[in-house]
Amino acid sequence: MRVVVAADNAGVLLKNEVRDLLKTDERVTEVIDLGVDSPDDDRAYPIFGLAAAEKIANGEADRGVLVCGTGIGVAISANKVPGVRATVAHDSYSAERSVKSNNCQIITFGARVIGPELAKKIVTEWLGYTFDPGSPSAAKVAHITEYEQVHAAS
Ligand SMILES: O=C(CO)[C@H](O)COP(=O)(O)O
Repeated sequence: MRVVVAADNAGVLLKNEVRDLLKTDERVTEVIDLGVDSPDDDRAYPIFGLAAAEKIANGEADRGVLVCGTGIGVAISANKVPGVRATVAHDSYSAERSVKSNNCQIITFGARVIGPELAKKIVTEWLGYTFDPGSPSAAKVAHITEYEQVHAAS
């Protein structure tokens, strides 16, 4: 599994902790770090939410972990990229359902909301979940995809 990570300056320290964890996980074949690299880099969160989502959409990554202050801004940004589903999930159950119910490729965290140990525990669990395309949830997710396709910008 190839995992893209990114954060703004509010999320960089948590992003780096998650990135280092991912590098030790045998299920992860590649970690793509889009930055920021330092809290001094004040580029805004949409740059990173969109860039990471593009990696998923174009097939360069399978999953993403994004961090900002709340996790909300990077999630909103990532969800603007067609085909990408991203959500904040600060608890185990939401993280599980984000994959099993919603087929989300991206999980986001707020570094001002969640501590590193809980975030890393959730990421470790989240890597183990897969979406079942034969499940009753599949038609619900397909409804979203159909909307995107009908309303795609030409
Ligand atoms: O949390 C953020 C966006 O959701 C970001 O890290 C900070 O954004 P701001 O509150 O607009 O500065």
